[in-house]
Amino acid sequence: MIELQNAAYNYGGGDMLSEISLKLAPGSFHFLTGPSGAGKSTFLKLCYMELTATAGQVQMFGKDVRGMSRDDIARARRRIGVVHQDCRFLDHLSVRKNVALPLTVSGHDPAQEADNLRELLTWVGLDHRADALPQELSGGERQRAALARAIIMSPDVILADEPTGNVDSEMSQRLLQLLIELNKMGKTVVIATHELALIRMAKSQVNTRVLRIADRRVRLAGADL
Ligand SMILES: Nc1ncnc2c1ncn2[C@@H]1O[C@H](COP(=O)(O)OP(=O)(O)OP(=O)(O)O)[C@@H](O)[C@H]1O
Repeated sequence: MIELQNAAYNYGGGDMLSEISLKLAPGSFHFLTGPSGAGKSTFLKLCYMELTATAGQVQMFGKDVRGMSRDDIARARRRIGVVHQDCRFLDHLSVRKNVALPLTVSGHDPAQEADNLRELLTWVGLDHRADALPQELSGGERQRAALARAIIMSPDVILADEPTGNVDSEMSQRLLQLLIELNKMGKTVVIATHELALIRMAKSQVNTRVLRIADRRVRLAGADL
């Protein structure tokens, strides 16, 4: 799915990440952990091609990112759903319209997808909030709306950057359950998080691998988590 070979990234002041070699296999479930500022978001940005590695190789779905045309990149991005750390919405649009935005942007008629949209909002527990405006949502509702928007195009890979950052532990568990369900449907999932409790909870339900970023490297964490 996504493969990095000796990849590095630097923002201009020396390598932020270096010598990263790993594969995110189809259907795998990874956590990405490490101290604040270690480079978790940077790593995810390499995985969804917002950033291009400054050294080494990144392959997406079997193709080297550097050799990809704009169309190839757009196609590959459609296969990746991203839940951003600061999940932003268009404030003047309802939750339903915000969640449907990727459909609208890619030329689909959201009216034709009304049933899917309703089903998705029900699945994340927001059917009763579909007409609300984003600023009327609680933190946990915002995160679930962001997750719904990330998966509306039915991506193969879901990258979630601190999806439980601003919510209580009950809501964290609920979000985690949604991500586990997606993984059970065959989606590849990567979650950046500081919450070890979340990782432990997932480990009891799915086969997870924990990646830890420290000293610019991404390594597989030990089994002691
Ligand atoms: N656009 C940028 N230009 C320069 N430096 C940046 C840029 N974006 C991030 N950085 C720096 O790169 C480092 C890694 O940032 P990143 O956001 O990837 O870390 P993180 O592990 O996700 O942190 P957190 O857990 O706090 O979200 C930080 O020191 C950050 O200040």
